[in-house]
Amino acid sequence: MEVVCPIDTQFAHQISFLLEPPSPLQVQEYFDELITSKQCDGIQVKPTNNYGKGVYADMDFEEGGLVLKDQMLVGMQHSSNKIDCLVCGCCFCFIGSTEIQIGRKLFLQGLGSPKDVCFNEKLESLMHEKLELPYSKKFPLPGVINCPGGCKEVYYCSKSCAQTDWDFCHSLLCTGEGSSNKALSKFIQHANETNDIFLLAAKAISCTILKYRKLKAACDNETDKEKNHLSDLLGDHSFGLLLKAWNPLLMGYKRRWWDCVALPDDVDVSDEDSFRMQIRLLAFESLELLKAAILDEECLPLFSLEIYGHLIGMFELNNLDLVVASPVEDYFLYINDLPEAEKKEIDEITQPFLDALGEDYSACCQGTAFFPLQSCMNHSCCPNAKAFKRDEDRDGQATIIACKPIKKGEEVTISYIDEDLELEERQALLADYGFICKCPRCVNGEV
Ligand SMILES: C[S@@+](CC[C@H](N)C(=O)[O-])C[C@H]1O[C@@H](n2cnc3c(N)ncnc32)[C@H](O)[C@@H]1O
Repeated sequence: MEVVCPIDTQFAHQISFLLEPPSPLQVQEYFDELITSKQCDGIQVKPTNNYGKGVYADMDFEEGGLVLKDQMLVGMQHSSNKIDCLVCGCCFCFIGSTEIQIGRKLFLQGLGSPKDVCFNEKLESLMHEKLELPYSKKFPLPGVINCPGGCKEVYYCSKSCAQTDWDFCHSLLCTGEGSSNKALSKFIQHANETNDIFLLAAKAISCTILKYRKLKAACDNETDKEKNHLSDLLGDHSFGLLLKAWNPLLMGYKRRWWDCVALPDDVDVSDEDSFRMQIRLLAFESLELLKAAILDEECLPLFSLEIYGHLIGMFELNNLDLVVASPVEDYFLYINDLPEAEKKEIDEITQPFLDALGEDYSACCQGTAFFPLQSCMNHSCCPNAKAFKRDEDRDGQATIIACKPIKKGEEVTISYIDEDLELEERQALLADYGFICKCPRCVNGEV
């Protein structure tokens, strides 16, 4: 079936601006400002000789040194992980208490299955913090703050995280009482049933719309003289503001999702065209649902299939897994390390919960996020840095650590794959990322 999105043709000119790779000057201005504002002093982003932009060391790093803590631009917890972990919808730290984490997970997992009534009652008591587990106070978590819009989909660790997320994107995506938005629920359901990356694309579009509205409101307060100056500069005043709001996303390396997504192992090469067409159709279906939910007439180019496809492709090619370790694991490890006599006594209370959780007791928060600086890091099969969470890294930020000494001026590289694999396997995996690796190890044909 042919997919036709009228916005693609109607706004072709504006869309080409939104998708044009940024000039070296734009790159430099954006990243210099970002690096200064986030105090990531040790690095620079600049053009490489071979493949677009890259990250360079602006100081010497020792092996094990922290190269970068990068705050995500947009991120999400996977829908399938929401039963396992209750985390802040803004910074992704665990919230509530050990009791809430354990009780909620077991309760939600057990929904619908007839279980021991007495055990179910205990779970409810845990969830509502009426039952306190021994030593749980040693693992304090921030309290649970409700979404200001009253939806029961997202919770936060603080009022400030709730407000930040509300202002950033959630005010458009909230399904709470105030929003009579059945269409939004349909969009979310479709994403949960097909591919939850659509939820991240919706966040990216929402944050651009909200930023555009803020810029516009600020402009409306400016004098006519200042406004005319801006309009002259940008030709179309409103589109100039939309471009400005889009700027952080403009910086990400992009290709269309259905062109760059790897062909799954179970799809024959002869069926590749039809597979890519199906992916395009799926994106179109999702976009139509999103349009029905949050369309903004002043930001129509954002609702084109071209933009939607490129955004998802950008996530596909750049995103890092969002992983936050579970405090429940720490709790049970602590109980396990208690002196034998005490452990025996405590185990009587905690062991039934541990048994019910099974091997999955330490499930961490899992999601995906786009990090503006980390996403500029190129791949090498002999990398000098790696994404690595230290004990203190308990939120959704990306942590990049030097895995060998890095000298000032050297490019900082990470491996997108398991670099211990042999040449052929590495090349096959990197082909899924849409490029042929030109790192020194591959160029020299080293296994
Ligand atoms: C996450 S982005 C890295 C930043 C990118 N160079 C840019 O300009 O934004 C990944 C893309 O960079 C390019 N790339 C990264 N590492 C490479 C390598 N070792 N060899 C060839 N191309 C590479 C590929 O086009 C890849 O899809």
